[in-house]
Amino acid sequence: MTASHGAMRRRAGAAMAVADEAARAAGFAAGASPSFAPAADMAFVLAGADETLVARGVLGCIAEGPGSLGERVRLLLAEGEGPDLVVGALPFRADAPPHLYRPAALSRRPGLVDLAAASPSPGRAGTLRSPRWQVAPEPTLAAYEAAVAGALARMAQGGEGLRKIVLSRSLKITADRPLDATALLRALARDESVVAFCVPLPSPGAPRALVGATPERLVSKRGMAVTSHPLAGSSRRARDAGADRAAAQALLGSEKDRREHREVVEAILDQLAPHCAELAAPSEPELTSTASMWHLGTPIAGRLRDDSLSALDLALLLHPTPAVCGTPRLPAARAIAELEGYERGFYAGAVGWCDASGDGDWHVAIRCAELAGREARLYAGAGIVAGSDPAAEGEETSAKFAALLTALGIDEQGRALEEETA
Ligand SMILES: C=C(O[C@H]1C=CC=C(C(=O)O)[C@@H]1O)C(=O)O
Repeated sequence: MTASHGAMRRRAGAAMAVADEAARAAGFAAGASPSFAPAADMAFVLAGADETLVARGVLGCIAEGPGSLGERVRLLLAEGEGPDLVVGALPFRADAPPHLYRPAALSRRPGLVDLAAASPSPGRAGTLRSPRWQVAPEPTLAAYEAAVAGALARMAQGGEGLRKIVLSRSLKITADRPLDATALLRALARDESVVAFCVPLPSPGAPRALVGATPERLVSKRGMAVTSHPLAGSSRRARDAGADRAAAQALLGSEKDRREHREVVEAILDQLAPHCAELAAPSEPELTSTASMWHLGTPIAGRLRDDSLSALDLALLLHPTPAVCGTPRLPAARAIAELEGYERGFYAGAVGWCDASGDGDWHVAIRCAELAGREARLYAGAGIVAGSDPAAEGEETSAKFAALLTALGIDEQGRALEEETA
């Protein structure tokens, strides 16, 4: 059984283009005082095959304070005129503050819209070209492989019942001119199998943005219908058609990858079950692909028992799934903090929106980079289970960097790629 997104698409189409001119004119002055202001030309964008959502400006931010996050969202949406939704990002760590705000203007159109028209700065054709790039792996590939070996040793000891730990590494990339988030977003959106996203982030200095192209849906809610599409288990795609098919079949037949995948599906079903009157997922994973990767995926669909949980509540319930953290969740999160050695920030969190009726979409924030000035920090992770091989997991993270590196027009050493891109 697969979830049908047809009805969602129709509703999104009807709800399109809510660009409120009054709110646009009022800009940052309207509503609650914002605690952050994105660069004037930077919008929140979610662009995928179902819908292109572009949100500009800030009417108010969800601040720290009493009450649950859901209550604070409801209060903000009840204030004054403006789009009736919040957009933003949830960080990987549950104890770090989410970044959610009510935009001043909103446009929603069905399907993947040409971002040259929908993007924040159509007049300023941004570039990703840089004559020189520096790429610094942090940690090095060797240190990452040692961390994977450390994760395998922890799981083999059997303490805390650890069965899966998702370990990531990052690449710090420096161009010789400021990087254009919009140009990167456009390049990423060429792959129609992903949801390309740009989230302006709070920043005391130069504008920061989280830009990426995720293939994984954490959760969607439309009325009482809830869907999720977890991915786990991966293989790099091959240029040659025969080799590509062989890579896909090998992934589908891999006991290790199926086990790694099953951890995610079971965790999501376990979390959703108490809240659902109906809930179903196929017993076998399916192959799903992006331009550069094969994954194992499982479509999950359910009907909620009641309307008390919003899409944001559901995202907070499910996040972090074992696709980005591990099982059991808390010991896996502790192992990640100890073995990775850096803060993930919004990488492996979630990006999305939630409206006043509780409907919304949240996507897992993977295949992404944090951009600030001339620097981009790229992230890629891999699920480690008994039977994982450190070198193979390192190569898997390299394969996952490919989407962003190709969009930037470089390889993992910072050498310019010959064609397409940027
Ligand atoms: C954590 C990432 O991918 C997750 C999603 C799909 C497949 C995954 C895997 O096969 O390990 C990861 O769980 C990432 O891309 O950084």
